[in-house]
Amino acid sequence: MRNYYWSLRNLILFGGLALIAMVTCREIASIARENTKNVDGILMTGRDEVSELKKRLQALEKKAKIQHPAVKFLPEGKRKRILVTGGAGFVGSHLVDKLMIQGHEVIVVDNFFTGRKRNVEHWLTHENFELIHHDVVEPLYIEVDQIYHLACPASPPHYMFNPIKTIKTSSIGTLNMLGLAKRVDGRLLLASTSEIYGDPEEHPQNENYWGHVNPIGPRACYDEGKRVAETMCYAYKKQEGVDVRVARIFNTYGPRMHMEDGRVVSNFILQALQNLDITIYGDGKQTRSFQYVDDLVDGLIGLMNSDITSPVNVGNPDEHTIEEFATIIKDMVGPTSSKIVHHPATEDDPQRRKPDIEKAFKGFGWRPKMPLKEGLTKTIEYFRAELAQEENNSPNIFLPDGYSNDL
Ligand SMILES: O=C(O)[C@H]1O[C@H](OP(=O)(O)OP(=O)(O)OC[C@H]2O[C@@H](n3ccc(=O)[nH]c3=O)[C@H](O)[C@@H]2O)[C@H](O)[C@@H](O)[C@@H]1O
Repeated sequence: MRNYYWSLRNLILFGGLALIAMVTCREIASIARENTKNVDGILMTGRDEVSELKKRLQALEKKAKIQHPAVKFLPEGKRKRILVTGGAGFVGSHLVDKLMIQGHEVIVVDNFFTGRKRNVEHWLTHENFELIHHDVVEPLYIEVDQIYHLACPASPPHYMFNPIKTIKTSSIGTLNMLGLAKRVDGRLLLASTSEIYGDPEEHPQNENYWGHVNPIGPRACYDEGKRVAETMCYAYKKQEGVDVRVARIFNTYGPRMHMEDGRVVSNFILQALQNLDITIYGDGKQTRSFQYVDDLVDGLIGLMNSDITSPVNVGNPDEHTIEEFATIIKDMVGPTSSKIVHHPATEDDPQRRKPDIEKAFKGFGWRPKMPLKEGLTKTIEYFRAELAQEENNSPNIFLPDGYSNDL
């Protein structure tokens, strides 16, 4: 009897256990099924998020690619590390475009007095490009092969705004860059100017002409500053063996000129576009010869890579009076109610200017190519877009020729 009760008790016990095991298993299976569903759900959501992120990344990559115009690949032996001081300015940024497209590594140094970041923004994230916010009046320690030393305000209202700073930039700035060229055993090209000829008594101006400069006039901070900068180049060449090039740049115009540049081309175009008076200083009989910025850039690169160590004029000999120039621009801008008016002449304004460019042609085969009207058309379009940008707040990024503006 006792055994019978034991067996019955065990049977009930095992049965209970089996029941508990069965219920537990079903519970576990159902939890597992639920979890699998959840995991699948999480995976599905995760996959959606990943694919969404991938799409956004691709869009960003695409955008980043558009922002860099295509550059040539140069092998180590041919690729140079090139410093452009004033590289965010009007001329500097066009030079940077060309050097980058050629495949070099370019370092821009600018204090942004007249330069603007947007002039080089299409290169900002490129691996061959670097932008340094720095004033050349302070020393700079970097490793480079070539230095294009352009840093200095060049428009008369800008360089007269703070004459002491202009003198420091031309003198101490050039001294610092020559010191750098000496330390790294590199080549330096100085952006000098036709202003070193002053109000010239010889016409056209040949590189052998010594000039006619008022050393205490309002322009002296710039023209004497650049004259001493040239002197420094040849002192460093003679005493320290520094490899120098000196470009005497004549009047230059083109896209990316500052809206407040104050030089004649940008003034006349902006005045005509806005139906404002076109302001001739003096009688308008003074002459200038204007080159398009792309021609200048070709000349600078040609000179840098030539063997000519003495100064070379880089300009377009196509000479016009300022009066003629006002009419040309007024007609080209199209319907405008602007009137040509005369203001008092500026002090020490050079009366005639035209470069003799035989030396550049014989030395490295350079001649300007851009006809005045074509260059002016491009410049007028640029300023028209700048004015429109102010109105509708859309970007007006001037990219090198052949590249899209739809960033
Ligand atoms: O490119 C050059 O060789 C040099 O000459 C220019 O100086 P400047 O020729 O006086 O340049 P602008 O200010 O453009 O003046 C050109 C002529 O137009 C006149 N002008 C200028 C502006 C204006 O609104 N109206 C006007 O009649 C000036 O009086 C001057 O006779 C710049 O100062 C320098 O950057 C440059 O190195």
